[in-house]
Amino acid sequence: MKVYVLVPAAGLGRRMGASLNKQYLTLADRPILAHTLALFDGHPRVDGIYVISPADEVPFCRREVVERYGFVKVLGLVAGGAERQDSVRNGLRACAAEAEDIVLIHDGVRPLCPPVCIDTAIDTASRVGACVVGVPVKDTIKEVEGGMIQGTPQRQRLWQAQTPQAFRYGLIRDAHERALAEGWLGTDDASLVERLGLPVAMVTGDYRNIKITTPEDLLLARAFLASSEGTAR
Ligand SMILES: Nc1ccn([C@@H]2O[C@H](COP(=O)(O)OP(=O)(O)OP(=O)(O)O)[C@@H](O)[C@H]2O)c(=O)n1
Ligand SMILES: C[C@](O)(CO)[C@H](O)COP(=O)(O)O
Repeated sequence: MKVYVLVPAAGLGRRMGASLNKQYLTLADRPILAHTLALFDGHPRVDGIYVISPADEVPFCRREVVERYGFVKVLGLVAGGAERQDSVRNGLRACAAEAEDIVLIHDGVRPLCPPVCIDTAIDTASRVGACVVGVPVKDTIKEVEGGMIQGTPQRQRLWQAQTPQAFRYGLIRDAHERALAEGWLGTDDASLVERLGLPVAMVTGDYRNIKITTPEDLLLARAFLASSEGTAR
């Protein structure tokens, strides 16, 4: 069984509001995306990585990130699509995996994932077929419509989904193709498997494994990295 990683990094980072796509913003001494790729390039159980980049940024990403930082496990750069789901599907179509191999999908802008979460995701997906790394929510969550609270879901049942999300390749490839055929758009990959009624495990991740989405996330990531708790490299 081989392990492949798809790294979607084809978003435009609108919520970050920077002039440069956020995956190329500097965190400590290198682009965010270089930190993320290092997590997998240096992981002994990973066989190959595909980086998914905006079509017109593929040469820049290859030169400024993959070649510049010497990543040796990157098997290909793939052009992304309009939505994250389109980008991941393009990556799945390009991936050389066999049906029983494990594919991890990890956001290019989550540079602080501890290696133990990668191991847990691989082991759990090998057993169950599909798994999500996540953390229990800390705040009380409200459902709101038109400025008015509609309900308060039981917090004990609520988890924040992070990445990596790990799957048997055949399972996630088929789930993505079915979602496309049926016009279904999800905000993560696991939801495409859940909608088919198939089991997906949740495994405990790490509160430092943040997705860099808005400017304050960059401040947090810098603080985590600067502290001895930073786990990026
Ligand atoms: N069409 C897209 C959209 C997103 N992503 C990637 O999916 C990850 C999570 O997406 P998000 O944080 O929402 O990034 P953006 O879409 O870039 O942000 P925004 O929604 O603020 O524009 C990021 O690594 C992003 O590059 C992608 O590969 N293709
Ligand atoms: C996949 C994900 O990172 C899990 O939290 C998230 O759903 C991506 O969402 P976004 O809409 O691309 O920010």
